[in-house]
Amino acid sequence: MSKKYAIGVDYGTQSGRAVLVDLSNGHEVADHVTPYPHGVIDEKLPVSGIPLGHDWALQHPDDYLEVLRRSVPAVLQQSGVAAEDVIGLGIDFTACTMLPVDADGTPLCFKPEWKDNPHGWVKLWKHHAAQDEADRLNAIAAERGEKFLPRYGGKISSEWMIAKVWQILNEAPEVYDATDRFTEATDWVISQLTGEFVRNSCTAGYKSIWHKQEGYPSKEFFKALDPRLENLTETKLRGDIKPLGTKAGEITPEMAALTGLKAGTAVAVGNVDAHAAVPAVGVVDEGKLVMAMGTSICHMLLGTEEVEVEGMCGVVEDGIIPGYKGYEAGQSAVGDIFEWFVEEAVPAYVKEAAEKEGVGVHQWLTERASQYKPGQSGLVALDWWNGNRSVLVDTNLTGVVVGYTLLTKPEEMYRALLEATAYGTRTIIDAFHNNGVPVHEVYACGGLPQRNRLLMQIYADVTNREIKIADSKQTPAVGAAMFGAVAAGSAKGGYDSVVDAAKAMARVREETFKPIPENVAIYERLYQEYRQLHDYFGRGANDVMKRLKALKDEVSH
Ligand SMILES: Nc1ncnc2c1ncn2[C@@H]1O[C@H](COP(=O)(O)OP(=O)(O)O)[C@@H](O)[C@H]1O
Ligand SMILES: O=C(CO)[C@@H](O)[C@@H](O)COP(=O)(O)O
Repeated sequence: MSKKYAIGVDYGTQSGRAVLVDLSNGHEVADHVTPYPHGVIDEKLPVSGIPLGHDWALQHPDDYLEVLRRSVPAVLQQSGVAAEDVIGLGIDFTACTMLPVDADGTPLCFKPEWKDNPHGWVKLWKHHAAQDEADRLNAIAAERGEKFLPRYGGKISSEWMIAKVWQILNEAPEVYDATDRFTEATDWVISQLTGEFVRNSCTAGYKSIWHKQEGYPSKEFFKALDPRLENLTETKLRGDIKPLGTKAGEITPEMAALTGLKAGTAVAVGNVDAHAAVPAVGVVDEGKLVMAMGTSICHMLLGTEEVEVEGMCGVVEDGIIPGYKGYEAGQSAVGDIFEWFVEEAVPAYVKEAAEKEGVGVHQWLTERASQYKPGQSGLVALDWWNGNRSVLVDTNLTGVVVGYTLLTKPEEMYRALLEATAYGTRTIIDAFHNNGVPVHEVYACGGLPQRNRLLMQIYADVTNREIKIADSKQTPAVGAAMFGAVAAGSAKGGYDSVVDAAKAMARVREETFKPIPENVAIYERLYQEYRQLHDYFGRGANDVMKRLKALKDEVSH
């Protein structure tokens, strides 16, 4: 049999990328990135210019097809690999990134009658305007003693499916009525590739409150939210839910013409970016936490028991690797905070100096921040620029920096932000480790470990754990390709399980980041300061952030 390959397509927040992977060793033969032409839509709708409210974040579904149109042919061409040797395709996506579609699977925003209604568009994972719905959902679920709540760390996030659907119903009932199904974007793209609509167990489990044994929450629960939602799960959330590692279908002739792949190529069920990354770093059993570090961080961990951990995003059976309970937690902004600083808060002299030296502003700041010892800036920050996903599950929390003086330098502020995100990760690791889901090893993948060594050293020091780094720039895409190979199966030159695929294809670098004892000692003290601020601002002692946000909304309308 000739050498076989699979393609993984990773749909990130700002771009999508295809990677063509050699199935014998996981080697990335070719990759290609397509920036989304419409990016993140958070101020106004394209064309009509209709303004969006605070905390909105939308996307354009055609941007996802554009990635298939551009990046898949590009990797075939770059690699010179024949389409018949590409036996499988898998995708991974941000989540919960959801959209309303009609009975033909057409996104409502593609239709003239809905294109000017913001609720007809894709709601990106970081659309945070459904917090009121999430708060009400959590209060009602707690009051009713719903069994599902502990599986989601005690709170359902406003980033997830039910809060977003309910927001649509409340603010645009006409869009709700016109929707045949609400779908995760990952499932929608798979339906476009295969002509068949299937949901995947990963997003259903983590984002739509679905359980392998118990299914969705009861009709009574949905009725208690809103009588109009009573039949939601059997109507607009209907559809077969297939486990990860199964085949969704095959590339249609139309998609073959669009992508250059062979019609009939196996396509895996949809997956989530962070979850797909786990087997790609070789993690297929317990005790090993994987951080997918980019715009945000997702923390992924496997266990054998269903244990309650405060503020985790969820525990889902087979949600990451078949046979294990998959745990997820996360931070809603990490790289996004650094980007905010670079874009919005650095003085002109920094930008000029970086330009003069021919380096990026991140690199300029990082080089200078590296010259400081832990504690030397006198700063400590809370990493809540985009709310707090874990462990507080509250998108209404905002950022804080303590310790500014007239002498504070931009590089010190930048370092304080890097450190703040590490403290956020430490809080999550402690929550798992101290509550029966041990964390013995830490792995990192995603854009940040490739770009910022200081950041990774700070994470090793703050968590007091050695960190192994993925030997791939596109780890989720490699994981998605592994699932594509499993969808094809060993008879076609792929694999029969993702564990087999990981054995042959997963790679981490030899070099690791090890904690430096003197840094660990200082960071332990700083972390205690962080925790005091965290609990003070985050657990109700002082709700100033929420009052300011409410005032901002009041005076803005
Ligand atoms: N040198 C750097 N140090 C720290 N963060 C960086 C650096 N360069 C880029 N970033 C951040 O990386 C993030 C993008 O990460 P990436 O993994 O590529 O994207 P995504 O999470 O969308 O897949 C951006 O938020 C950007 O601010
Ligand atoms: O929330 C999840 C996965 O559950 C992510 O898709 C979301 O944080 C976005 O990830 P990125 O930071 O764009 O890699």
